[in-house]
Amino acid sequence: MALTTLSFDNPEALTSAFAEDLVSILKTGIRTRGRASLVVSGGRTPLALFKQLSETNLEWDKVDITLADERWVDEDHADSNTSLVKNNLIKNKASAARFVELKSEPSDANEGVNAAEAALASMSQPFDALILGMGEDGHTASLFPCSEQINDGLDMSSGRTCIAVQPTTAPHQRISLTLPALLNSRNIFLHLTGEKKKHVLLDALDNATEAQKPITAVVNRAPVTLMWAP
Ligand SMILES: O=C1O[C@H](COP(=O)(O)O)[C@@H](O)[C@H](O)[C@H]1O
Repeated sequence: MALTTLSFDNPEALTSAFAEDLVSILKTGIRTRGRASLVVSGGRTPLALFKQLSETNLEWDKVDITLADERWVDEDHADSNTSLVKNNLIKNKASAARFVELKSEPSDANEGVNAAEAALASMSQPFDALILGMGEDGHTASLFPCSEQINDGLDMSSGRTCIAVQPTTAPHQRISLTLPALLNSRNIFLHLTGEKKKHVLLDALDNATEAQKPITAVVNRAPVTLMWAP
């Protein structure tokens, strides 16, 4: 396990240092490979980071952005991660970035998996940067410990990059990158705020199986930088 923890005094300091790191990584991707790829998470934690990034100078027209997971809801739904990214990240200076959507038309996420995998395949991989979040149940992306699909999502030899997931302890059917797809990243960050989530993470790493706390499956397999503030 290789977890590097960067702790900041407050969320503002975390946001500013994190945005700087990400821009530097994306610039390297653009300089080296012509385009850069960024995978972000949804939920509430990344909001301030998205806003800061959106106001940062970068050749955004050379950046592809996607989500680590999406709730299978329409874009005008309050829980849509797609609208969260469009309204907070892909705007201002970052409005020229290309957004690669996981969500498509079918009413069942299982029917949208192939289209999501095809969309993802259009991005430069390994991804330059992956920003993961974590729920208090230890889920990351939408790899939910409560779901019937958890072992398929964690299967390193499935050959799949996306999976449909039905959580039982959280709303909405989801689509998620699988563990091997998440790990196909040059730089993996875990973005957490608050004592409670830090405790959940450290406890999970000591005491839980990967299916019980899926975030551990990432940390067990790749170098991860924890970006944390109280
Ligand atoms: O449902 C989700 O939850 C996690 C954590 O969200 P947060 O609001 O506690 O930051 C998020 O990383 C994931 O993308 C999202 O779909």
